[in-house]
Amino acid sequence: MIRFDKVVKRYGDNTVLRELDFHVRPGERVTLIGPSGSGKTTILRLLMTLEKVSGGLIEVDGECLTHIRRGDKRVPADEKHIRPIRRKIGMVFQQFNLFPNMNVLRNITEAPVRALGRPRAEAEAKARELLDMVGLADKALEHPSRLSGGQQQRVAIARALAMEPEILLLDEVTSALDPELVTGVQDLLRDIASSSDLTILCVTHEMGFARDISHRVLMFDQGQIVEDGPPEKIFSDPAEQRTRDFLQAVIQT
Ligand SMILES: Nc1ncnc2c1ncn2[C@@H]1O[C@H](COP(=O)(O)OP(=O)(O)OP(=O)(O)O)[C@@H](O)[C@H]1O
Repeated sequence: MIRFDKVVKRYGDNTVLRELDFHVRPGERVTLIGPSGSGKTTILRLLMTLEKVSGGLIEVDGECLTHIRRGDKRVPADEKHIRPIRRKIGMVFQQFNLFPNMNVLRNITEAPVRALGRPRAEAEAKARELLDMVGLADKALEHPSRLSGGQQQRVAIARALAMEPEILLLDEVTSALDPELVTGVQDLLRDIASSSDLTILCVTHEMGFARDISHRVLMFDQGQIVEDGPPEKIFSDPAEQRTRDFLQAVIQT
């Protein structure tokens, strides 16, 4: 279970998230939609602890990710507290973020070996299974620069799964791809989603993909949730004018 409790995020005097409350149940797949700048990516970055909250707290499986108790006070959590919680979470980024100086196999095995202490042979066997699953069994020894964008994103997906996360965060994972490569990556993620019990939190501007992959869609505007419901309802019969306007604008682009 992920729980945001009155989360505030500010950058200087720009308040990006305003006392945001929501939760995601284990195994649930939730897509965040909304206009550019509404704070969707910020939510994923807070969960990865790439950013710190300005107010409120975040819990993962009942453990506070953002704070620890010291006496009767709550103080910001330190790295030692955060690490085991963050290990439950994997993220795939828009720009792949592969290590350019390592081959594909090494990209996938580095974190399991270093962070989880897996023996290298075991990590490599698992990486090869994952490469097979993402359709890149023959690319293990290539460097990322020799792969297409779609192939690099498949490696990034394999790399995230190699850490055996319970929660997978997907941040606009197809928006940096050439159009002809989008469907293949989306199909892969649909298969992963439907054949696993991963909790998925996804940010996307691809409404067809959002409809297919999600149990629930959250519509954001100006750092708040303006609509929350199943994809059939949000995409076919939204309750809010802001959602209708957003969907209309997305369809036209
Ligand atoms: N590191 C940062 N420093 C300052 N402002 C930031 C930073 N990161 C994000 N912001 C601001 O926070 C706001 C929300 O950004 P965020 O990326 O979360 O929006 P988004 O809904 O994901 O947008 P998009 O759909 O364009 O990706 C924007 O106004 C952005 O300029």
